[in-house]
Amino acid sequence: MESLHVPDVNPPHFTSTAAAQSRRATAFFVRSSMLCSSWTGVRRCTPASLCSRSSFSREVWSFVNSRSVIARRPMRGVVRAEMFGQLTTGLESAWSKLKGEDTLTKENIVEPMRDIRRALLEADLSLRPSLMLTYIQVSLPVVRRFVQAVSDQAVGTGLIRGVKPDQQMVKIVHDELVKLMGGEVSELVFSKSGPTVILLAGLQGVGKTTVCAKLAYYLKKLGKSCMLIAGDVYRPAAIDQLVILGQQVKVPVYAAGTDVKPAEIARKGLEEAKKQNIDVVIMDTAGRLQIDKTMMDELKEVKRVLNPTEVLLVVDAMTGQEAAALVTTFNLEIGITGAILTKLDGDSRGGAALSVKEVSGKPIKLVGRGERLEDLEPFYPDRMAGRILGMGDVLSFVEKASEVMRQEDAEELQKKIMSAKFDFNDFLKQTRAVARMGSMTRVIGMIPGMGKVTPAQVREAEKSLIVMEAIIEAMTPEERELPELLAESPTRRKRVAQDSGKTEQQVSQLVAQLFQMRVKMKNLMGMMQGGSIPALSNLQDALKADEKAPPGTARRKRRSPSRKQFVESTSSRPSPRGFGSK
Ligand SMILES: Nc1nc2c(ncn2[C@@H]2O[C@H](COP(=O)(O)OP(=O)(O)OP(=O)(O)O)[C@@H](O)[C@H]2O)c(=O)[nH]1
Repeated sequence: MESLHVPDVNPPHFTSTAAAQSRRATAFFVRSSMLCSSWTGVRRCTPASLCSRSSFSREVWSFVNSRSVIARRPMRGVVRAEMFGQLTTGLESAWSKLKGEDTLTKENIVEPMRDIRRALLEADLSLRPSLMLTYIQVSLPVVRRFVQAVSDQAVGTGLIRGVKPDQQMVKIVHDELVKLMGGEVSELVFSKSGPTVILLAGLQGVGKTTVCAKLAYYLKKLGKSCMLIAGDVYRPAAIDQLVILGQQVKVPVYAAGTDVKPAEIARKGLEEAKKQNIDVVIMDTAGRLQIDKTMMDELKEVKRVLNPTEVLLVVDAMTGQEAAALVTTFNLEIGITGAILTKLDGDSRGGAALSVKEVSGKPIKLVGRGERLEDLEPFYPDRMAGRILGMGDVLSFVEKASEVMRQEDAEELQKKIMSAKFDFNDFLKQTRAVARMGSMTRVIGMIPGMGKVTPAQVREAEKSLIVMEAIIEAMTPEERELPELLAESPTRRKRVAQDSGKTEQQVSQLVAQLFQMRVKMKNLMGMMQGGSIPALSNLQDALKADEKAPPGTARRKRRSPSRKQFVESTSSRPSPRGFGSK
């Protein structure tokens, strides 16, 4: 029964320099932001914030971030497509209660603090109201400590000049959220000699087997060779699942069937990995419906045999703050080094991400945000805090964009954007690249200000994308390259409409949209590259002024003087008003 499943070929490892990443991402970022805003019809893409974060370097980001945390307040009354939707909305109600106040006092923070407490508790409890014990033992103490820390700082800190009390509160909550979630990124530890061994544990169905493959995929990108060991002997399908996943990731899988004890499988698998000079060995183990003694004993035995570098508990984010209790129990029983939180793309309310470190003392090292192999990433407390507060996650966006876009494509796109020659082929390419980054909800959630769209708007956007693709596919290669042909010829538009099964108006709209995008993207790109920061109001005016009716359906708008002036002098814009302005 013992077998080693070796895949045919190894895919090349992905390497990219920071500079290349930045170039690719700049083009991609402008493009995706434009796409998202036009698809959803939501003008919350706050271009000033896009521009002010456009250099994509860590230094600039951290500088801007510290300011933007204060300067940008999430907007109210909008349902979020993001996982933290309810939590974010709850927190916003706290800021809104501080509007009009001149300073933060013990008295005026009482109400907002109550809102914050409620938002944090509801972040997970309304998901499983039956978990009263978890509520009393885990959630309440964590939330109490958090609220106390925020209150102490709110009344203890002097107001920063030019910063309103509600903005200052956002900043305090942001920093406390980062602290609560562990502060720094907790990197995976690699063994200095011999293979690094990662033992995965967890309850049934949390995503262990999937994580094995995702982790191998992730580590291969870091240049490590990997081997998987199939140790889930209670679910034969789990072995087959791992073998198939191993083939997909192109890593060998060691399996010995279901009749051998997991500890024995572990020992032999490790021997095999040593023989093959493998860098990282990842062991899958069986899950149970709940923690029981047999399971723990078996895990302890496997751990003893493997002497792993990392023991990671895979936890489902949907379990809310129960996750923190689980991590604590596993840590006490077998000793773990950290957790992997899966299904963060689901309908969880973020309770697990918030409390694991605080309750168990063990960090979340990685998070799973989808079912695809590439949907595993390091856990960044600061980025997560940004998402919770509705501020997007530019860095994750940049990284994802760099993965799906080739450098040459980015450079070509950049040139086309700058010369306003962006055509339907580029449109299609970009749309597909955005789709490869993950679900629309996820992509939108990463863009500052774009997290605030309703699920209905996301669905609408997805639908209109399908329509757009159908229309573009019905165009001739010439028409794709020269959209002017369509703009000038109603006969061509009619033919495209017929061939794509869409209406002429839809075709006209798409053509008009492409021309609008050319102007907008050129403006945004110019500013992002020039490094100048436009005044938000001017930029929004400019974007609005660009709107024109589809060809042949309405009169053209005249450019307003302010719009004209803006286009001509994009590189000499003043900085935004408010915090940080001179
Ligand atoms: N949406 C989403 N689904 C996930 C994620 N991770 C895993 N899944 C799904 O969760 C289901 C269970 O995953 P498995 O990897 O089989 O879970 P397991 O822990 O190995 O299950 P057992 O072997 O029964 O203990 C599968 O359908 C996965 O595709 C994630 O991050 N997001």
